[in-house]
Amino acid sequence: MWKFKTPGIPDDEFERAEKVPITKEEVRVIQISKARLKPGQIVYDIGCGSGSISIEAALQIESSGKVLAIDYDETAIELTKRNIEKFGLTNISVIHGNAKEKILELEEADTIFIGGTGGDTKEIVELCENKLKTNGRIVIGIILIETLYSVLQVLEKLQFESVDITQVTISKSRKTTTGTMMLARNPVTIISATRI
Ligand SMILES: C[S@@+](CC[C@H](N)C(=O)[O-])C[C@H]1O[C@@H](n2cnc3c(N)ncnc32)[C@H](O)[C@@H]1O
Repeated sequence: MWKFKTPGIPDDEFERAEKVPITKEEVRVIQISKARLKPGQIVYDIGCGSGSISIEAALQIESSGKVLAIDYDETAIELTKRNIEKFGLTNISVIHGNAKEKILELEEADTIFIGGTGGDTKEIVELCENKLKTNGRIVIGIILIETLYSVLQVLEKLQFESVDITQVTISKSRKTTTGTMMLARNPVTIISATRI
């Protein structure tokens, strides 16, 4: 059982798999902060990957809330399940399948995280607009510039306000034989907005 409620679980606390990318600790902290989670909320984690966002969100919404973690990749689903068990959480349901179809079956959400769309960005963001409660929050983590462009285009046409775009490039230290150098990771853009 993880003993802290504050976000920012170190990456190496999670079970990992080579072909399943994880949202790194510092980026995850920003995403959780942008979501403004409260106890009792219903949260989707679309493209849950390793489940790291689901786990951080589950800790914030406490046992009265529920995370619905969706991924179409079987390895990601197994990994998310292993992490849920490792962190001893009971408020996450794991859903295997394409978010395009699975979202339709879900109850309304207070908050939606999108970590992957597999190229169906427009369709998935539109479905999320339909499922988000008024004043609900959407938080999208973006690596590809094509995805960034699609999200901006689609958000403009939908019922969202207070669109915030934040781009971060995290550098982490590495010891060398002569000192400590900083190594930059790829930039990540985080788009968040509120459903009108
Ligand atoms: C960058 S990873 C997400 C990382 C995750 N936030 C974490 O911390 O581990 C993106 C994930 O989205 C999933 N994905 C992409 N498109 C999807 C879709 N249409 N439906 C369900 N899962 C999808 C991929 O299989 C992948 O596991």
